[in-house]
Amino acid sequence: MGNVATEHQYDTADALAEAVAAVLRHTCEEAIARRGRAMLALAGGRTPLPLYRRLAAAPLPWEQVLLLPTDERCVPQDHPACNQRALADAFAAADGVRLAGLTVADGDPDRSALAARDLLAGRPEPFDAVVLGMGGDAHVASLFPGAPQLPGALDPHATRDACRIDPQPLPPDAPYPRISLTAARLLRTRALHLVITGDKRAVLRDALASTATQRPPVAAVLDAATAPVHVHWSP
Ligand SMILES: O=C1O[C@H](COP(=O)(O)O)[C@@H](O)[C@H](O)[C@H]1O
Repeated sequence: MGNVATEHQYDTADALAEAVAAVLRHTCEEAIARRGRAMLALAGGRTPLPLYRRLAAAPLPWEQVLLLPTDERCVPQDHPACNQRALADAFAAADGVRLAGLTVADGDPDRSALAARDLLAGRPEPFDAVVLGMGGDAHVASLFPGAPQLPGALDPHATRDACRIDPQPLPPDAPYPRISLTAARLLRTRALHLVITGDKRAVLRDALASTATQRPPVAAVLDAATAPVHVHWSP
């Protein structure tokens, strides 16, 4: 890692959710006190949803908080697999929160990639925090190992903030092209939190120990981080 990650271990997934929600609440409070707004990039998938629901219950001035998904499945925005839709559900209690999406309404991949770049071009400041999940194949955001666009998307000097990713093969549980923030954009943050449970700790350890020329995506991203990195794990 570019800097040393702090590892946090919790006895239960509930304890993890409570602790990470408290950290993100504090992050938002500090950012709002400092410059009147906060911006978080949040992983999709299932693992972080309980922590999002807890964070949404915090008494924050939510209209000053902007949330973006770290990545999106190229599906219509009302589709059950849509990360933006899951975020909207999880943050339903956060009255007034601003939620930006990475895709166009029908999920078309190429038009979504352009729309995501436009969106991010208008928000060049660092994120106050990025929350990453991780797949069993060591992907983070939608930076999938083996995707043809992966080398460009992992380049820490890339000028693109978001790109289309075509996982190969498509993951059976969400078999769609993706829009992902690039590693360069994910790393423009004041803090990076990787939230994992169960067997994924072993996946992370294997990825970090990999000697392959092409580092597994989670390792490539953590390697290049200059902001504080926190790894949160529970059984
Ligand atoms: O497809 C995705 O998968 C990962 C992991 O999801 P989980 O359900 O195993 O927690 C997620 O971090 C990523 O944002 C998402 O789009």
